[in-house]
Amino acid sequence: MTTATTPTAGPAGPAVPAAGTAAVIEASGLTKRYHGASRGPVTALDGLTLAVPPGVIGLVGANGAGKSTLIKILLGLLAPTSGSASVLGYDVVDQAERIRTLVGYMPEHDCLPPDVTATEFVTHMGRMDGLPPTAAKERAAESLRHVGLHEERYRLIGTYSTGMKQRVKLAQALVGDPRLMLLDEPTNGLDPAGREAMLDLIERIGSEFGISILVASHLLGEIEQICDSLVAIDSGKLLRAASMAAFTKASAVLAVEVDEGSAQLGAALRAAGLDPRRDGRALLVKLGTTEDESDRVYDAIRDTVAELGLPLNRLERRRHRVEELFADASLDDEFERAGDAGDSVPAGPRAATPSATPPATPPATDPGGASAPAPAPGKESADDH
Ligand SMILES: Nc1ncnc2c1ncn2[C@@H]1O[C@H](COP(=O)(O)OP(=O)(O)OP(=O)(O)O)[C@@H](O)[C@H]1O
Repeated sequence: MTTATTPTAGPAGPAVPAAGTAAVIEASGLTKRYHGASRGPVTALDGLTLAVPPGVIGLVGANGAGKSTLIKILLGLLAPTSGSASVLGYDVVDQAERIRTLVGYMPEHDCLPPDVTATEFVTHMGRMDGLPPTAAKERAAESLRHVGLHEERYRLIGTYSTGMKQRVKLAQALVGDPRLMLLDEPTNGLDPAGREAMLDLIERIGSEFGISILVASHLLGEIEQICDSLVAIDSGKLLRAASMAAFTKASAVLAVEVDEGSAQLGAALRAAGLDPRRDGRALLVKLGTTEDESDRVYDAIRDTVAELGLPLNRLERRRHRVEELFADASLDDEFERAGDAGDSVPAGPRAATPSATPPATPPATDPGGASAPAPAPGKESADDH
């Protein structure tokens, strides 16, 4: 995977790539309003300001959040209502043709001719990208090999499975040797194995060819596995843009877990002046606001566990989770809501506290929408902010 540099961003503020890194995509106050006959005006993008660093970038948001609209504007296929945007330094309105020679696009919806072979189609798309005939043929063969369709390349596309069709769409986006690829819901219609394979392929293209790739998806749990950074939008507004490391950075809450004696530990920590909360098998303890205070919290926990002779299983800082982005609570709020450690109430799912502000529309965490995505492991780096 290419190493992303961090866009610096506040919770809803503009994202700015780290010093010395050119953004591959920039937008300033980008707004798009559709004037549909039946629904009246729809604001699909609402003042989007961001700068996207190179690497594999997830564009995540629920259905209707504005992802496809943004991609079409970036390709110059749609004109913004107001604001501006550039791709690889080229303006999306004035230099759209130049952009399209540098960018590979995989559309969301099926758009493949059924009665030609994959080789014919991808070669044709190479010609459309300006390649001479022989080069287009060679590049088509290479692209189809990269996406795993080498053996099947002379079959009519109409006889392909959904997974194979998605791969043809990816191959035609790759054929022109792009500097950036825009992939709109590339795992649409695929079964779990097909989705995994497609994500592996995208990750490999990013790392082996050093191509930046923007992957739009409503499945947060899916694309966070392969992305260096994420741009999250909701109802056309930027929720946050940041590196994965920044999304999953350590919180100011410690999780303490002992194999037995958890209630005893909770009482002792309280007696030591801390305010432990229960969260499943763990006790959550807030760190201090200064390093000294935090050191004292660590020391108090260590000493208490030692004095009680309890088997310590885990003592670590909780990490933020990417899906918190779409929730109405931060990890700190979660701490406030966690059960008192002295409660006799068994730990388990907690009742949600009503919130003054409604949460953003969350994208599904997985295709079934059931499981929460795990934090991206080992992603913290100097670009955290
Ligand atoms: N041509 C159009 N005319 C009117 N409204 C549109 C048009 N295209 C999109 N919209 C509306 O704009 C909003 C954003 O749509 P968009 O397709 O960009 O979202 P999306 O995040 O890509 O969602 P999905 O993943 O479902 O495609 C939606 O409310 C959609 O209904």
